[in-house]
Amino acid sequence: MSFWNGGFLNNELSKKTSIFGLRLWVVIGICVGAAIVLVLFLISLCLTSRRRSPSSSPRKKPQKSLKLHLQDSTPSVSTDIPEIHHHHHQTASAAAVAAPASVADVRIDVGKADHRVVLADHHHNSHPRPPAAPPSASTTGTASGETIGTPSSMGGGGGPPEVSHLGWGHWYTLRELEEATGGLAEENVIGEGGYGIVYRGVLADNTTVAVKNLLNNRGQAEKEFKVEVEVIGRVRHKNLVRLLGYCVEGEYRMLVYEYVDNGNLEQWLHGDVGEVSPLTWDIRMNIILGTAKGLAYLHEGLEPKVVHRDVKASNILLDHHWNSKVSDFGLAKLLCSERSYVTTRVMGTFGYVAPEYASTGMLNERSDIYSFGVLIMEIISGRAPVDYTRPPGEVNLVDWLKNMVGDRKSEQVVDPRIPEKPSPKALKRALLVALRCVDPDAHKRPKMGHVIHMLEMDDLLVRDERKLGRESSSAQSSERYHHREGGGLSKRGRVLKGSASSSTVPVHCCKSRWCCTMLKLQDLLNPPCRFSSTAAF
Ligand SMILES: Nc1ncnc2c1ncn2[C@@H]1O[C@H](COP(=O)(O)OP(=O)(O)OP(=O)(O)O)[C@@H](O)[C@H]1O
Repeated sequence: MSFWNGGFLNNELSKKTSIFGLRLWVVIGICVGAAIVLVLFLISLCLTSRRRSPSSSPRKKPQKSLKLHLQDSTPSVSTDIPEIHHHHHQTASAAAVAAPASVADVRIDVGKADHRVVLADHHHNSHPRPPAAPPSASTTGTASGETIGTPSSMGGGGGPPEVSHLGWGHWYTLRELEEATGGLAEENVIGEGGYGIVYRGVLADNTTVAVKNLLNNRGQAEKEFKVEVEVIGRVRHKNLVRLLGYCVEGEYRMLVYEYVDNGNLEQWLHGDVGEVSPLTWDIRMNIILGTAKGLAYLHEGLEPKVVHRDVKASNILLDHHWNSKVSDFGLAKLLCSERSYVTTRVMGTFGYVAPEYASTGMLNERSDIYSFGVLIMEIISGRAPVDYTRPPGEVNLVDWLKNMVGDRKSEQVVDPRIPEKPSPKALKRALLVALRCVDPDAHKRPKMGHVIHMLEMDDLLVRDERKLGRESSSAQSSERYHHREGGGLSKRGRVLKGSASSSTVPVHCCKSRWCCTMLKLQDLLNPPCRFSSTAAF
């Protein structure tokens, strides 16, 4: 034990070493000191490089921090619908992306009074960029598990456009969109919805776009952004407004759409367009048909299917040929084929929301079909779904229209501003489709595909009728449409697939006023037939 006593240790430590003749304790002291200094140096190096990383490596670090922030403050899209995570796990982080170093240079004011963006740094390179590459229709970017990265041009201004890592569309820089919209100038505002302000903009390649600047709140707007980017980015259809890309910079969330140049349907139906509406009956039917095709694609052409949740007149945009394009998918929900509904917070627009969805929160595509039925009624009548300026019995469009049809006053529901009244048959066909879409029993509502068949058949019947008018004096053709038992129209006894009457209200169901109305309508539509036609069906 004496080996370890103090005297021995002192002796050993006091011995001189070969290093400059320094004593052992001095050498040990120097070594320990150097080690401490080295450790401290390494720690400080580590901290410094972390602090620098947002500017030196903009693609990685801010992405992480913002992602955490967003997840903390915003319920994930997938809280309501697990399918989103299941199918688009990576894209769910679409909005959880990097805040570039340039964010510090941007003063943000997205209040309604002044929604201009002021860029503090005006020395950026603002060379026009080359035309944007067409977005890919593929969604492999998401499927392959790529997350969105910050484009290299971000914060630097100018530079070529970045193709989104989602596999479609572009990631626009704030500067690009600021330049396109004149700094989000008031005079470029084309509309304002619940979640943001929409601006007309012209990109450097001369493409006219609509830029929606989502309001700076962390709730529904953030959610809306994610949904649009994840869900609608993959959608391509001539009757759906195309999302071209998006911008995520700092607090900004912007969506960039194709520009639809003739306003929205609400403006044309309820705006100040004079005594005679430019929307003729045929134009209105074309708008209904186009809208039906867009919705049919969402419901029946995609997996998981998309429930729009906010079908209404202001979300139907029109081009100069009166083609309709459904817009505003911010409330959309995904629904896998194996699920018949999702339960979600009730959202939508008063007057258009299906009763069963309003009362239970259970959502599926049949809710859209109800809203679509209300929309048809609005288009036919020129009346808003709920209008408190009208007498009590006429405030609610659906109720009023049902009563009018039930009382055999169908002709009186037509918008008085339509220049040329529709034929009784065309009117009744449109009314039947509308009434079936708003059937209180959601299961009895037709699917959108069926609606299209009904409407297109209407189109043919109208043409047929006109032709008949022209040939009124000519002899009847040998081909006849027969009235079928059960209501179906047929030609040479063949059941016409998808005809309005191929799925009829059972004769003995007539317990309610509603059911009687439907039966009366079907009777009206299918009288013992006096039509003759040589037109191919
Ligand atoms: N791609 C577009 N092209 C042309 N105009 C558009 C486009 N997108 C939106 N708008 C215009 O901007 C308006 C506001 O659109 P937005 O989708 O924000 O709101 P909304 O549908 O009217 O209301 P909310 O979002 O509250 O339901 C639209 O009604 C339309 O007139």
